[in-house]
Amino acid sequence: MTILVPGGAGYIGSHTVNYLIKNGYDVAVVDNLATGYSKSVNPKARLYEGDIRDKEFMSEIFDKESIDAVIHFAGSSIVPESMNNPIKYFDNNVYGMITLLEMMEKYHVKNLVFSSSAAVYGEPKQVPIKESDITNPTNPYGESKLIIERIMKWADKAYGINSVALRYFNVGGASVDGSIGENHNPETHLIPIVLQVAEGKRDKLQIYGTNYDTNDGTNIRDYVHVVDLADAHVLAMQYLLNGGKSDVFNLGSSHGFSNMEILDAARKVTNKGIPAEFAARRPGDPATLIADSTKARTVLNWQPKYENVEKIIQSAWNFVEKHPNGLSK
Ligand SMILES: O=c1ccn([C@@H]2O[C@H](COP(=O)(O)OP(=O)(O)O[C@H]3O[C@H](CO)[C@H](O)[C@H](O)[C@H]3O)[C@@H](O)[C@H]2O)c(=O)[nH]1
Repeated sequence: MTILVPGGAGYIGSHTVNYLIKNGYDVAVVDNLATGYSKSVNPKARLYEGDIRDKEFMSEIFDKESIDAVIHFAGSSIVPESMNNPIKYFDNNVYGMITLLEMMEKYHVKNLVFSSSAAVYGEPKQVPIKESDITNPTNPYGESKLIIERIMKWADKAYGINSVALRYFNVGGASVDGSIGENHNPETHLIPIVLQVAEGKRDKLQIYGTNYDTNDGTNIRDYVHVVDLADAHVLAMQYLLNGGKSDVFNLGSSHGFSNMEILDAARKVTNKGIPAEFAARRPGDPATLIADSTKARTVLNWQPKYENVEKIIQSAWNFVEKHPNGLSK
């Protein structure tokens, strides 16, 4: 079976491509390499370099490949950037999905797994958050993901494209062998930034917001290991290929860690001081996000292996120590 993976050169996409290949699937990757790395793409996959919004380019791929399912990661995913440049998010994320669905409809490809986000919920009324809870994004990134989910619903009704949206919470960690991992430029995510301070690449961590309504005043997030996420994508795709109906699933550990707790855990894992200072809140950040992932565990039979946040940080630290100059393009 051939699986098309837009965004397969990115952080989560490249881990999923490895997982697909390990499970015997044939993989074609599409990536414009804006944030991805060609060297992160498993050599057994075919890489098409280009943008999913380019219809001519996408038609060529759909003509050439006989695609059974699509696992779609391509898009922009930085909350603060989306606050400053919302149009970029609606163009890249929403228009990107529209083009992809047009291709899928034209070439009769009926199965789609999509990278959604906990950001669709906004500020939750209670935690842990269930898939049926209210969605009310507090930033354009989350809004773009929610719009896409709604488009997918109508694409199912009109064209019979079955889809699963996976709403991930905070992703961390790296491949077990440390060959691929999280490497954004500029980096904005908490765990890699904390580790850059540990490496001496940054002077200190700034902790955004200390007066949230949480145990220590800092934001609480639910961390999931990237290898467990890769596994969930393959399970979701198999669910669709086996006749499963369109649905939405949360992916998280159901445990929350405050930003201070992440800092403490990173100090323990790296055995470094990691200087930190308190800073103003970052616009668009909900106070607490914790997943109820019961549905993914029961319907998809998802069984995460790395639920311990120290293991996630340790895995990210192994990657960082193996790649002191980051990944090369
Ligand atoms: O230098 C930093 C960087 C981050 N943070 C804080 O660390 C927490 C986590 O921030 P990240 O940027 O690492 O992650 P987000 O929670 O913003 O975003 C993640 O979760 C979202 C769901 O809300 C989306 O899924 C998104 O793709 C994913 O990266 C936030 O409280 C943030 O304010 C800091 O204090 N200092």
